[in-house]
Amino acid sequence: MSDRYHENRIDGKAMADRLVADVAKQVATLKQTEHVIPGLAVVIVGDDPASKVYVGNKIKRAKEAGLNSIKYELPENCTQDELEQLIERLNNDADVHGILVQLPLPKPLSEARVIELISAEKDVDGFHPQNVGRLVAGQHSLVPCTPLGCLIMLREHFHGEAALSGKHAVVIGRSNIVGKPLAQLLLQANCTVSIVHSRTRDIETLCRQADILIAAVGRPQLVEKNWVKPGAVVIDVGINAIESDGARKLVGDVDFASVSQVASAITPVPGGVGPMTIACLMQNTLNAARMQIQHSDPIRT
Ligand SMILES: Nc1nc2c(c(=O)[nH]1)N[C@@H](CN(C=O)c1ccc(C(=O)N[C@@H](CCC(=O)O)C(=O)O)cc1)CN2
Ligand SMILES: [Mg+2]
Repeated sequence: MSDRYHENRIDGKAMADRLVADVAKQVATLKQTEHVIPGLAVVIVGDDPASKVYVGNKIKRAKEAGLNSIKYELPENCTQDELEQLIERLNNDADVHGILVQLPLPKPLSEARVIELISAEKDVDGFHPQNVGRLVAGQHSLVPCTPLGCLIMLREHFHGEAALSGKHAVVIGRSNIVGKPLAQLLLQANCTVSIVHSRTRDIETLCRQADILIAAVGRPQLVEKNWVKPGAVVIDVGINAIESDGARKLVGDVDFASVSQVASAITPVPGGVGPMTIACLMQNTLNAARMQIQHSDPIRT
């Protein structure tokens, strides 16, 4: 590991620890003032090993944040009706303020139908069409955790959102979970935003124009040094398991070793955006609980 690595690395784990500690303080205050403990229901269907790790981490972090969390495990062969009945029950449970269904769901379950069924005010993943619409309209909403985590990291790095104004942000990837909502958040932060994707012509030239480059495509180490303008800030959302020297390891969508030589700051994988995704879920659960207590507009961080 070179010194350079330490110089420009954005530590997502440390930021996530601080965010969870802050949520824990706010949860304690809510408990004292409103006598409510925010409740988070985490639903997992099947045995996907990665999903199990993520769900385990969500439950662990919820405990640290002082939330009540309950894990619901459904078998791989559960029916759409069984899953939907569980969601209906959680929608009607006043002690549950946040509901999430871990994705991807096993085939042939419909993710779209399940997401739409979750009550929008309990949709702590921010995937419900109502929350997506509110985000695009610039209204307060529950915002998807990974994009929110990226924005918080950028805000902290630049010492406030004002410094993002006028910067050219290039988002690689157009998924509903990351690329599209992140582009909206950056637009609201007054960035000039480009989204590039698999059909984009001369993607490298566009990426090289970015002041802020965000990779969210799920292609291991796609982004190399020559894609990055010297001094750019690089956020790596990818989490890809690869074989290297006979061992399994996790890498991002960015070739960290080469890109860290030119970027002014870069998030590592692991230990970058991933931990912030889970910390933001805690923040969203607190926000959802507040919203349900106040019966007012959703609150956004
Ligand atoms: N319902 C949802 N499903 C999925 C989401 C989501 O936000 N909501 N996002 C991803 C998975 N995900 C959270 O659910 C997630 C993935 C990875 C991490 C993380 O912290 N990764 C670590 C490495 C973990 C490892 O060792 O395997 C890291 O990057 O440091 C957090 C959350 C898809 N599904
Ligand atoms: Mg999320």
